[in-house]
Amino acid sequence: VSRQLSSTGTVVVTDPLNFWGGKRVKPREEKNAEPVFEPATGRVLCQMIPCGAEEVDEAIKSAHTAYLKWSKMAGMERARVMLEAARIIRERREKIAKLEVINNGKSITEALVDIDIAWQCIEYYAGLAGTLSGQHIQLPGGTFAYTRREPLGVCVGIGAWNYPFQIASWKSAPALACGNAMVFKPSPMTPVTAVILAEIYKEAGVPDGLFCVVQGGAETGTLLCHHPMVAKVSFTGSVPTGKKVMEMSSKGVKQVTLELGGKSPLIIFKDCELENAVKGALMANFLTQGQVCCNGTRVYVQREIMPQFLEEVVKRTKAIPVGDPLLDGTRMGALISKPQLEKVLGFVSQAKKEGGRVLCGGEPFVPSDPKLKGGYFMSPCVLDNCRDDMTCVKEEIFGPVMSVMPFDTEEEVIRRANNTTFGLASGVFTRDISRAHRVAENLEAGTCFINNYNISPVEVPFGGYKMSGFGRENGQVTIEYYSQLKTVVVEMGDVESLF
Ligand SMILES: NC(=O)c1ccc[n+]([C@@H]2O[C@H](COP(=O)([O-])OP(=O)(O)OC[C@H]3O[C@@H](n4cnc5c(N)ncnc54)[C@H](O)[C@@H]3O)[C@@H](O)[C@H]2O)c1
Ligand SMILES: C[N+](C)(C)CCCC=O
Repeated sequence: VSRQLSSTGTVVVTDPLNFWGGKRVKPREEKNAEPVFEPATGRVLCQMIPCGAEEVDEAIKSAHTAYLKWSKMAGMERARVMLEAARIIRERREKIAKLEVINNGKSITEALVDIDIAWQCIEYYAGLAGTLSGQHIQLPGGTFAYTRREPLGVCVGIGAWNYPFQIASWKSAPALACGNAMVFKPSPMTPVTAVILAEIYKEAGVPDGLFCVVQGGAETGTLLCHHPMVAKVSFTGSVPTGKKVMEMSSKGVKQVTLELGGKSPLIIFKDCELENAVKGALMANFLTQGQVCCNGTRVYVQREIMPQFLEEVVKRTKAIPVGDPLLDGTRMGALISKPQLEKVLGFVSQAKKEGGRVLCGGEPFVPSDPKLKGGYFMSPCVLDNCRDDMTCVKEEIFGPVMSVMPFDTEEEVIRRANNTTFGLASGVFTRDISRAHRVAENLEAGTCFINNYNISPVEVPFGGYKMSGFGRENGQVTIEYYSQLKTVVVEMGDVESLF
């Protein structure tokens, strides 16, 4: 995308979006093509043409060939290639971020952060690649054993549409660092940027086929999960699809990582630093138009500070600049699709019927720029008067809607916060250090943010409890989810046979 072409409403993507064998691959047949829309304009950006069984097989075989070479390289050799890939991404961050915005609808300010997190992730795992090692275990009589940390083989990554490039990086970086190959399937709604990552890995020097991209939806995903040459599936998406992925993978006893949805609680105590708590609540609800798995959408505020909290949170929410996501001043772009916009607006109507009060937003938003008239925009919404039994408080909305509820005591709010089948994230704002750690210990979630929300350095593990999934992404621990341990036992004496 050249600079002059990369403004909202101008880009059309026609290059093939599949990648294996070290190059972009044209779809075998164009039937079942689906239009992909630019969320900010509603215009068709490209066609997503799903891969069938033969194409999936070709991609997986290409990945396997690359795996045979890559897995034999030393960790330090792999690290060098990965560092080069990270460098190229850093160099092209603006171009990649722009394409991400055009395909996804989020603001350029956020997309640049996403791309930075992506290269940081690759850099981080490059750093770990040279540290992978086993253990030496001394046994009686000079006999000993050692363990080897080995790759799994060809791993599959299946991504959601909210962080397309970042998800591809969060999955491929630890996979490649451990010596695996990966075949990645982006969401059919955001097919455009994963192939750029594939090109960059190739340019950095990975063997042809090491990181492949196949386009498609549920059918292509199913083919990937069932393929006998696949050793592991790492999935990011909704709970219902995650269950299917786990079921399909179980047939081949494949390892699985599931990064699923959430309905996370954010607890604000009266002794908090209120301005930070308000800023935290906005960060917990409005990034990427609220389409974030770990968002803290159930905001529990201690009754005594509710009026001040609401006044400030509403004031700041009304001031969020919504509009052209490629403009530097914009802080909220367009939702991913028309059906998603309608679904989110439906949650707001339902909340009103169930007794919720809309303090601001919750309506379709039409920017003044004529080219954005067909975009999927809405005004960010704060709902007051919410109860735990309301639909907006129980279900994942995946849109810019914050539900606020009062609470009185710590014991009560922890019980209410944990009363959900999800467990992805949580947050607490308080100046009481003991309370902060006590609450963090008692919340049933994979992450607890104390006095902040939604920061995600790549050094820190990320993943869910309960139905929000299992396995982790980021952090050192993820090495364990992309490798296996072999034990080698070495006899130094004679065999003492029982027979
Ligand atoms: N925990 C996380 O890290 C995280 C991150 C982003 C999104 N999410 C969750 O993802 C959801 C939104 O994303 P979505 O709408 O893309 O989710 P989704 O479950 O509809 O789709 C996710 C991916 O799965 C693929 N897929 C669909 N059916 C499949 C099947 N039968 N077999 C294999 N693959 C299949 C899709 O094509 C897509 O690539 C939300 O629930 C959100 O919370 C979680
Ligand atoms: C980078 N965030 C904001 C932590 C989001 C992670 C991916 C979840 O949807």
